[in-house]
Amino acid sequence: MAQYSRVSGTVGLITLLNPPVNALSAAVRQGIVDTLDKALSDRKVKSVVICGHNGKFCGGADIREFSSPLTGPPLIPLIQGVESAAKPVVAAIDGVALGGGLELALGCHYRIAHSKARLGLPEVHLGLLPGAGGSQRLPRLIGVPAALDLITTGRHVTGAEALQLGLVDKVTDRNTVDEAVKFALSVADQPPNSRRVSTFPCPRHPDLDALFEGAMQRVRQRARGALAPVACVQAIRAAATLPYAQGMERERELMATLFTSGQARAQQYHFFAQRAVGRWSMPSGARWDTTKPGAVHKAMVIGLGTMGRGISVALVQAGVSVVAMETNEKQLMEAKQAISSMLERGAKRRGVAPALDKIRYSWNMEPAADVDLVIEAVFEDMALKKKLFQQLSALCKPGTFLCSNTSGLDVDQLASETRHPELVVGMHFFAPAHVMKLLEVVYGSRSSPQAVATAMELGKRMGKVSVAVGNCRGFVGNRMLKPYLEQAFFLLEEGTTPEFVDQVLEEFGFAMGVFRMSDLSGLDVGWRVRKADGLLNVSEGHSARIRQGCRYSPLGDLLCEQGRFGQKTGRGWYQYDKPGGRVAKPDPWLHGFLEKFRTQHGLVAHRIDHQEVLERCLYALMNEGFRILEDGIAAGPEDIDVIYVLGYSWPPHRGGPMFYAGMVGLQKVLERLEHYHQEHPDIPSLKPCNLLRKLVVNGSPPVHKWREFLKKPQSQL
Ligand SMILES: CCCCCC/C=C/CC(=O)SCCNC(=O)CCNC(=O)[C@H](O)C(C)(C)COP(=O)(O)OP(=O)(O)OC[C@H]1O[C@@H](n2cnc3c(N)ncnc32)[C@H](O)[C@@H]1OP(=O)(O)O
Repeated sequence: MAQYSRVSGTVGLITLLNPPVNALSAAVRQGIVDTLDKALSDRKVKSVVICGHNGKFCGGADIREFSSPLTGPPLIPLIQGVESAAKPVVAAIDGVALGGGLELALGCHYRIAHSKARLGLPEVHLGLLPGAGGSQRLPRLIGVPAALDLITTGRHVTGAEALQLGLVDKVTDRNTVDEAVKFALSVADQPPNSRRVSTFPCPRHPDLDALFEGAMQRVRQRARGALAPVACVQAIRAAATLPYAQGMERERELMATLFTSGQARAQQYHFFAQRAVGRWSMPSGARWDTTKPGAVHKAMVIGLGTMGRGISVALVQAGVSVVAMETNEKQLMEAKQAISSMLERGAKRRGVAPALDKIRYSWNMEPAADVDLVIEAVFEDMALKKKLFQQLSALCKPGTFLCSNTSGLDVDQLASETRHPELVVGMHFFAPAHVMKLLEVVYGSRSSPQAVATAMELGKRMGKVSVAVGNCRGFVGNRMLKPYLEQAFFLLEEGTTPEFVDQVLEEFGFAMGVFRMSDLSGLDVGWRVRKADGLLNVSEGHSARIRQGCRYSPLGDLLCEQGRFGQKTGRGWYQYDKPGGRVAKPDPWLHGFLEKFRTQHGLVAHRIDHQEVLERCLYALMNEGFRILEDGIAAGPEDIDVIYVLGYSWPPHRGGPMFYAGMVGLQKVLERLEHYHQEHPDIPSLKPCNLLRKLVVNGSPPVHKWREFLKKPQSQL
């Protein structure tokens, strides 16, 4: 679908028409071929403008078409056809020019962009590279270093930055299409020969080897095990070192490998999963499209530790007026300073003025009377939170939403302290809260659909991907983390080391293995929770390694008793050169401690291999994911996968734990869990859950069909 008209007498105007983002579907590509043909064969037409309908140039290839065989004209020759046109072709870039959309613009002879348009080659996030000539044209136009940056990060640039990079010829704050038409009129007589980017020599660089080596190292470190960023660097290297035709051949080969890789499928699944979670529903039948969120103009954040500060910043940046509250005056002053500098840094990055006037500070609760929504981010202590909710309920004006940033406490208990439990929801942010993209919105048994809609909408305004989940211990993310951590501890007891477990998990793609992560976040966090749960009281005559009839590992508790809290104390599962040190080194003390522990408990160390570490940690985590689906805590596997990729550094090229279970094969996951459960009958988290069995019995359907096997929510509407 592309519309054609002649404007200003001699300009052929081609408008891509495929809402919402004018993706290059087969019909759009056919439309471009047909309309370009029309424009080039019309003698009255002297130049051509390509634009997109409804203020959006083009969001790239139609990702939904990637899973079926190609139909319609392929993109590479289409763009070649635009570039080789004898009449000047101008791209009028409004809204977005991404992926194949920007590649189409690179095939045009001139590019005019709105200053606020967003341009980029984000294919790397879909497990691909810019495979319609983008990897070959972009370095020729803006140079190798800038092309490496844009293509390997997939970041978007504004029209204004694009002009500085030399990616566009002109920016405007006016109507882009009108400006492009004027421009097309002005260049109508100039033959476009010298404007064909594919004919440009790639700008020289003094040390290409060092440049590419550095780039390769960076991408390998940033996304361990991901194929696409590596292929992007290889394709750009081809652009820098080979003639265009050979570079295109290399681009094609690399793209073919990526296109058929499981990684591309996983990342494309993740793209759509991120959008699917916005279409939330509750067991009551309430849904995203039938529930109106409440208005939030003014919010209060209570507790200004790391989380409260990040949440305040994120709210201010979303345009919400904030009252930030902390009872201790010294801490309040420190928080004020920290928040101001975070706001200033953020504003500088975005090239805007810091909205310092949007936030005020209070050491008492009185301002709560006048806000639309409160987020408490105090210490993770139920008694403290309950008291706060009682006070808030008495203080706030009718209709104020009360939210808790708890990472796993019972939202229903908090709600029961208030006069209006329907206004209470969990808003579980991830640290640092102004940076991390994930928000778990937790509905309790009495949360109203409007409270959920309000928190979801507020999350969106804050630039988060919000996922609505049910109320249970640890919600989705932390509930699944428990069996994963547990397995890691058990593996240490049985004979391995933190270094080996971490190495296996990092090779899988996690940014950090479980023990390095535990050292970073602090071993004392879990210790406090276990203490509060009464797990540290070993009654006489009971084994230190059993709680409530199940296997329990006291290793974490024993380290905490020694004051080994991780990085902050300079000792944890590893040793650091000083408290607060960052570089983890294996600790001989810990190895000795593990040996003593095994002897003391009659455990004989055995050799644990790579496969066992991976399967026991990951399959236990996935098994809990199936239980979460079975319990209706998450509405579908996409919710779990988005939470894990965005909140728990699950590698995006593996889609998420539930998608990965499908990739491994549900039958295999089931068999391995059965095997490990037989070996360890005292570990309930290894017992395969019923939903997994049910899916296997039903032929292991693909992940997008799993919802058909879940209990239907009971509609009360
Ligand atoms: C050997 C083969 C050679 C092939 C060569 C060609 C290869 C080309 C590579 C590509 O072009 S890959 C695509 C590159 N483009 C992107 O990655 C952009 C993806 N889209 C976005 O980032 C965003 O959607 C947006 C364009 C910035 C708009 O964001 P906004 O927040 O405004 O809206 P969304 O909710 O994200 O999207 C609305 C709606 O549109 C769907 N959609 C968006 N982009 C595409 C697309 N490229 N293809 C298909 N569908 C797309 C999105 O899924 C939403 O719909 P939904 O129903 O809610 O899911």
